[in-house]
Amino acid sequence: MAGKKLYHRGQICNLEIKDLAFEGKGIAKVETPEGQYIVFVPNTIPGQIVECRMVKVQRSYAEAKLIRIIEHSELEVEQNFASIPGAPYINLPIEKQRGYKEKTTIELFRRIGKIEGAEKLFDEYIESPRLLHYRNKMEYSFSAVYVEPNQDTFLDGFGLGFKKRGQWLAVENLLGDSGMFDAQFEDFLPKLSAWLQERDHTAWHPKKHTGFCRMLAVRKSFAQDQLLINFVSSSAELEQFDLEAFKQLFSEEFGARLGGLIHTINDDVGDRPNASDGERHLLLGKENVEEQIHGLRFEISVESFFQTNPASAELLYQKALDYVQEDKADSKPVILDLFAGTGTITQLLAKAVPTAEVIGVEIIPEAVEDAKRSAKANGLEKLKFFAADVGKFLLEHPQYQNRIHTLTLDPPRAGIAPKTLRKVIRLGAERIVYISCNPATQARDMQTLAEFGYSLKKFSLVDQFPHTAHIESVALFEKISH
Ligand SMILES: C[S@@+](CC[C@H](N)C(=O)[O-])C[C@H]1O[C@@H](n2cnc3c(N)ncnc32)[C@H](O)[C@@H]1O
Repeated sequence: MAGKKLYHRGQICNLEIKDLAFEGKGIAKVETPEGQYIVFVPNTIPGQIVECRMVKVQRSYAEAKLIRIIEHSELEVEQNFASIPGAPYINLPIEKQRGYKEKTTIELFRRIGKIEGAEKLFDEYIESPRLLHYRNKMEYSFSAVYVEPNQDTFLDGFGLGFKKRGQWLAVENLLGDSGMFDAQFEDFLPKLSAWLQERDHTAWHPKKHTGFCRMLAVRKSFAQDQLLINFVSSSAELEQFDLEAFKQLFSEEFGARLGGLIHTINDDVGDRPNASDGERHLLLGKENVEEQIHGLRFEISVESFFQTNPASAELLYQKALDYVQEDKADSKPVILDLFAGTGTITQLLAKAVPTAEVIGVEIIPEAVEDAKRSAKANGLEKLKFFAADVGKFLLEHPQYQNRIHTLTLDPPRAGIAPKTLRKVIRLGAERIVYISCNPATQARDMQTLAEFGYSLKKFSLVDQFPHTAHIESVALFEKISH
């Protein structure tokens, strides 16, 4: 579009969503004398009419933030769950979600990854075994500024729920099960909120930095059907905080389901306190719960990294292992698992290919400690873990060059730093199994891999996060030039 811009930054407008691009970016098409002008509005569904605010305005397209849905789409089927920003597609039938995720990811691999015939390399789409209540972790905020569900008026008082979409100040009160986490826990939130208010406790005010109740971080173990709860407060009202009654409230509500109750006192004035920082008191039970994946046991704390949807993670890992094992994975002595987290894939590899030397590399020392502990508990003591940056590790360990048949990569959403990817390529592995929770960065890395002789053989998509725009991809690359 030439000439004057159609919108300006900050402008609020109503638009109809016509299509969906990768990562759930709804597309509105505005007819102009110069042709169609595109506005991307994340977290929307084709057929919806939405109110949104322009955040980036270019000559040929704009990006806007959803404020509210004015009219629902015919594609939506209303659910009885409390609506939360973290589940924008819960009303869209799962086959439709699948259709969009599949189509937009394949298109992304073609466009950004420069993979011709990407649809022919598509192996399979793996559904999440649980479509509802699949998450094993949730963090709720308290705030002295809140809105009631589906309302826009900011109120002063006591709010408990999730930050309202696009907001850092106000939370939207969560009055029950969102369909994403533990139903009993979310149904209990209004009771907890009332209990705290009856005792004159205040919620944290993000601007004034006053108040007592700050956040609730909760971890669920599906294997044990237990909850581990960390209540984070400031030190402001400790004198009137009735610990015994607080413990009783949780014990009575959850009984044997209460794996542990922690109280963390954190006076850090930052907007989002880290639930693991501060003075920590274990009030009931234990600091960890146990989760199981393919029969291996993992001890996890509220904060440690662990796949959010364990049932689906089992299928994701199985697919990665299938790709690793389908071609003489033990023909060379070493298997590397880079970006190993708490060592789940590393341990599964060690179990599946017992003849290989299996090494996991992860930058967070605490995660490596967790990995070592669970490997020991699982009887996989031959495994080696290094707490290091992948790039530095590869520089300091040239001895692995050309001794690797297959390596697995599972980087964070930002993908692999270009320099690090080159070091990985220099290792000369014959096959790379690249797992990604962000196919956009994986597509970018596909170009580099191709440039250095790795060709994409096939990929699968795993729906780890139903009702969100996210999709996980597992891709197998083989070295074609030696
Ligand atoms: C997606 S998680 C991998 C999780 C693991 N494979 C699992 O399934 O449990 C990515 C991991 O990469 C780690 N990481 C990020 N940058 C890194 C780097 N430069 N070197 C090593 N590890 C890094 C993060 O700490 C995180 O644990």
